[in-house]
Amino acid sequence: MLFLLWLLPSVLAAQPSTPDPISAPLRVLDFGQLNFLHTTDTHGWLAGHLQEPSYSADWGDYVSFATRMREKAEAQGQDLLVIDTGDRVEGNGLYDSSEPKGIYLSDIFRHQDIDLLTSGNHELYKQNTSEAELLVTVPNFRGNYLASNIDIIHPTTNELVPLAPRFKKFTTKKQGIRIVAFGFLFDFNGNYNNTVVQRVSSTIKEDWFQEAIRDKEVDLFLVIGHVPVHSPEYRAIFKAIRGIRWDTPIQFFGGHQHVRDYAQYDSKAFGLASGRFMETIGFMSIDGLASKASHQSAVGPVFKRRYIDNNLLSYYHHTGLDQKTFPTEKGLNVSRLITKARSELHLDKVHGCAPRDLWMSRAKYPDPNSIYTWLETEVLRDVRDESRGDTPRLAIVNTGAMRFDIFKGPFTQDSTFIISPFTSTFRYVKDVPYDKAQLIVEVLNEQPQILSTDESSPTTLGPVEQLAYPEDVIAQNWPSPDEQIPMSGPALVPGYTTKDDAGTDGDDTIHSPISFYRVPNCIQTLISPNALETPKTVDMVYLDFIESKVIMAAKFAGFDVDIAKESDVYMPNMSLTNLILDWVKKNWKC
Ligand SMILES: O=c1ccn([C@@H]2O[C@H](COP(=O)(O)O)[C@@H](O)[C@H]2O)c(=O)[nH]1
Ligand SMILES: [Zn+2]
Ligand SMILES: [Zn+2]
Repeated sequence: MLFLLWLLPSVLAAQPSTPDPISAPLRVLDFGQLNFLHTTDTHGWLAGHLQEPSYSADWGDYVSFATRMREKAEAQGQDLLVIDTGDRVEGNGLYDSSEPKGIYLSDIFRHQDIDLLTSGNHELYKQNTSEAELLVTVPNFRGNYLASNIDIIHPTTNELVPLAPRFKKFTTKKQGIRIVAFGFLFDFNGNYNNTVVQRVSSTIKEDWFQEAIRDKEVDLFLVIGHVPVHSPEYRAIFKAIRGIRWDTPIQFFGGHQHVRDYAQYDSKAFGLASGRFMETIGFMSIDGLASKASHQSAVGPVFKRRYIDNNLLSYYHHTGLDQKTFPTEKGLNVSRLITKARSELHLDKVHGCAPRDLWMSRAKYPDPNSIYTWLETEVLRDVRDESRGDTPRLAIVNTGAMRFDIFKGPFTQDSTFIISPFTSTFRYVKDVPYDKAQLIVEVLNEQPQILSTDESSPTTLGPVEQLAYPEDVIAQNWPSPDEQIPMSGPALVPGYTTKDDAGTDGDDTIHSPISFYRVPNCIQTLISPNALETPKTVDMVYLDFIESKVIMAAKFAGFDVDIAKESDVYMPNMSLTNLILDWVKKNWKC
């Protein structure tokens, strides 16, 4: 059933730069015995999207939403569980702009009543981030944080300990559904050396896991993880559980690819991935589970999924409430906390004004509207190290270092971290024959544009970085314009039009489709005093985050220099984030 809501400008006018919203037809949520709300890859976007009305609800609104949804489920004698599958950090001023990073964010995040959560790869890139998980987030969510395959060196005892419990068994409040839950991270190997990520394939051979899946008093296995739902890791977990429990329903929640996705493993096993950056709240319901309350055994359970656009009008619609009845006191307080934090962090401070929108994948590359073309032709021209003077240099940047589009208008302190939050700095190798440097870039760009081996396989070259939209997901989730759902009435708002294993009716809001284009793994800029001549040799400059990939690509390209030994710091302490910020301050006057 569809409902047509007229988005009232007043509802979304809370954010200063929010454009006037237009109409949005909405699908309903079908509740079941057991219901879930799911976030993943929020990357610090707890203030929501200030420039996009479709995703403008903040964490406080989500706190109210979860409360109201729980009330609604429980009033119907049903249960609701709230899940988060990691990558909560890095990617927004609310996290990256504080010193130390994250002090405001963790204090906001903890107010959501989360039943199960786990770690992403971003929680593990740096020692202090994973230690904050161990010392702050795990205790904040006592007993609900799961880490089936992550260990950490405890900063005080120096002992290697599980980051959190490996699994958990519990019974739901209303229906008495007995659940065994796990919390996994994909086969990640880019973590700092204070943590150990055990490969999923070996974790599932461990005694504790084998015992847990042999428990006969289980109505549902719940696997949450920072793992793509279509991935070898989840396939392996599914096979391991199914091998022992041929009939028990299994619900997976995943993430990491920043896409809306839904996987069907068999008729009783499904997986939901709920996008990125607080754009999407995933909803799942399961009906027909064995349960104490209904004294029933499982009867062909029915699984249903929805991707909720994160805005107040979706929230009102799904709870049947309105501007007055929807907010909870706690939710409003969390929104106030966010406003206060943003103000203390000066996130609205304007550094310059973008003359046009610059897109990561909504524009072709190369193109004047592509953020990568802008980087190549303008920003990277400022790559210069004093000590190397005007020595010709080839600057190589992984496209994954860019995280979000730039919208025409004010470029703020928040935008600085939204578009590229990483502290990774530049390194270089001198006297690289120009043709070899070109070959190295070619090799880097020839790597398969998939994610499964990203940062996960030390033995193969693997892709330089993940694409924002990996190829298999593009094929699966991006309907062509002719798959658009025909609607009469007002024009649809452009947005997600997801195609997944259950079809094309997953999005709560019916949007018109947006075109996305592929980008290479790496972009490059040659900076040379003599623009007309190709230099014989260059300083090959790259972000240290991709050094291991550059080393392997150099071997493939037949460049016979020990890069690990010969490379050195270029532009000391200069991150891509700061390079961009300096460029914006100089070039984008308001
Ligand atoms: O220092 C860094 C860290 C990460 N990246 C890029 O991010 C992705 C991983 O991000 P997810 O949110 O986990 O998908 C990684 O593949 C790199 O592309 C980076 O560039 N620099
Ligand atoms: Zn992520
Ligand atoms: Zn991730």
